Amino acid sequence: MKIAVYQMELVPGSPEENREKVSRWVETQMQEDAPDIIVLPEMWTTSYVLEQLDATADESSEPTQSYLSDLAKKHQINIVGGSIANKVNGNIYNTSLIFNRNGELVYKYNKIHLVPMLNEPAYLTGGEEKVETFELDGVRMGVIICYDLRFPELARKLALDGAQVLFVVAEWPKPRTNHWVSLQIARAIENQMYVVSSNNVGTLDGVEYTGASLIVDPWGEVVAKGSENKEETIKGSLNPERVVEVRKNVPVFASRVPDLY
Ligand SMILES: NC(=O)CCC(=O)C(=O)O
Repeated sequence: MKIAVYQMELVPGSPEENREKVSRWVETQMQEDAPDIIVLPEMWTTSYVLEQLDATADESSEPTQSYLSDLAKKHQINIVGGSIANKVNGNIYNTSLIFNRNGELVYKYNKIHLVPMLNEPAYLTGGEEKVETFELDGVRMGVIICYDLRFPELARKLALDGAQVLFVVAEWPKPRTNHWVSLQIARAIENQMYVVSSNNVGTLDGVEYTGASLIVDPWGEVVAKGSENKEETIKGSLNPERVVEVRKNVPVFASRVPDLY
């Protein structure tokens, strides 16, 4: 299962330009070594231009939902569609959309933990639904959004529900790069799952975003890592049998005693 992660430099506040960038990037990927799954970063249509979100957010996920669905169908690829600002009944959510190769929306997730350091709670509404897994090409997976990474309960719940791969879509600032990298490796080791992340690069309102998008295997080894300052594509492949092997060799899930904690 081949993965291509877009470590994207966003055009702040310009969904149309960002959708065009993604279309061009996907065309390039398909001409090279066509991936099975592509991954986009958090809030990739708008970035964190929060005071403009009322005007730039999608309405009930449109038009980005249709755009990504058409893109998946056209290229017959699975899409982990990062996340978008998404207005529903007057509230703006930070919403991730996942599509299979037929362009079907297989999962939609509203970011639960809003990040105080980027002032998200002043502009966005936190998700109220439980995280769930989804399936792409017969493999069970989960997605969380950026600050969610700091709450290990989410990844653990998804692993217990059968996820073998965890996607983390993000706009993670540079001053906390060591947290970004270490927490992903920790989630991979403790849950014995692949962790695949897409983080943006560039600077907005004095905040520099760190890139360093990762593919970490279930043993905690970094299989691929993006640079910390430029737009690029991170590639790797996932082998679900590796998850089974690691879980067999170190049987953490069988050793749990959840009644005691
Ligand atoms: N976009 C985010 O959720 C950023 C999270 C962050 O900066 C942190 O957890 O640190």
